[in-house]
Amino acid sequence: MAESGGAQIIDGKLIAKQIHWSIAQEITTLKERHDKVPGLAVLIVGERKDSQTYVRMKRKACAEVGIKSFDVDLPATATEEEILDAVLALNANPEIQGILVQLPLPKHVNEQKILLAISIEKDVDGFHPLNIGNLTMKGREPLFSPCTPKGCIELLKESGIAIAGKRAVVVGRSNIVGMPVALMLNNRDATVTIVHSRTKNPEAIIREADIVIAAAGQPLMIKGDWIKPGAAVIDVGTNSVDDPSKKSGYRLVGDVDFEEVKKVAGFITPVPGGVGPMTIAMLLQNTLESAKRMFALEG
Ligand SMILES: Nc1nc2c(c(=O)[nH]1)N[C@@H](CN(C=O)c1ccc(C(=O)N[C@@H](CCC(=O)O)C(=O)O)cc1)CN2
Repeated sequence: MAESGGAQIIDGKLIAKQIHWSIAQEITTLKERHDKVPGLAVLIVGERKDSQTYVRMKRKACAEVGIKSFDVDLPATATEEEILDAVLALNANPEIQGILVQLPLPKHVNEQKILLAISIEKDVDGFHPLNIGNLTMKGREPLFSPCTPKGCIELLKESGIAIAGKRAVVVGRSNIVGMPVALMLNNRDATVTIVHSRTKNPEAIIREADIVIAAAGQPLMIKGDWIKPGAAVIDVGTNSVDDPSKKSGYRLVGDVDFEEVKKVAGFITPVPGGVGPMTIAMLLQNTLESAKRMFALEG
């Protein structure tokens, strides 16, 4: 963790790298002792550039740690039925212990219907309604927690930031980040408020937070004077904004105005290099957990 004129910068890239390393070690042992490796199916529909980048990163990470990845690439015109058939085939494949369907899916596809079709035991993205539902109930736990929310919790833990008893504000209420991370913080005894596009005067609510999780998808929305001094600020945003000075013509920024907020916060994650790499590390971790569980069941 580096100091930055105020806030300590949480190095998600480094923490993720350490997790990759320990997963690779475990997989080597699994292979030596049981002659088995985890298998992860990565299914993508269409040619969205950002989704293709993330899928490429996931497949590369699998190769690096020793997870066998099964690639399913369907055209943007694939019907709901064709995608469902592909998911059912992956459910039935004994070499596969994890399945992920890259989101978002094309508009003509009912995303919830596809997620519901994934076998709950292989739902390493944690988006199956039963896995999400188990986050909402006392005394129950999901088989898998969604990767980005799990990554946020892991970053807090790794940085020594206590959650119990803290005021946490989650900005955004998406199915894949905002809602599950709010539930996960609540399950760890934080007092949680969700701020969203219809919230009046969000700054005043965010200013009360000891922990801010920014997942609104609004570039540089959260300013320095919205933050309580010393707060931990976890930035989930990955927004590309035009930047003619870059060869690519764009750069990635978070939902947090990093330059302003780092002067006030106690901890802050950068974009890139914060939550993003943790999403992939948590996916590998969930896949390994799934494989260990399924291999044990096979005896
Ligand atoms: N099935 C899923 N779909 C989506 C998920 C998900 O968890 N499961 N999350 C997001 C996108 N996402 C993974 O799919 C993801 C986003 C960002 C990163 C990341 O490492 N970002 C880097 C920057 C990468 C770049 O240069 O473009 C960083 O922040 O440092 C990884 C995964 C939506 N869909």
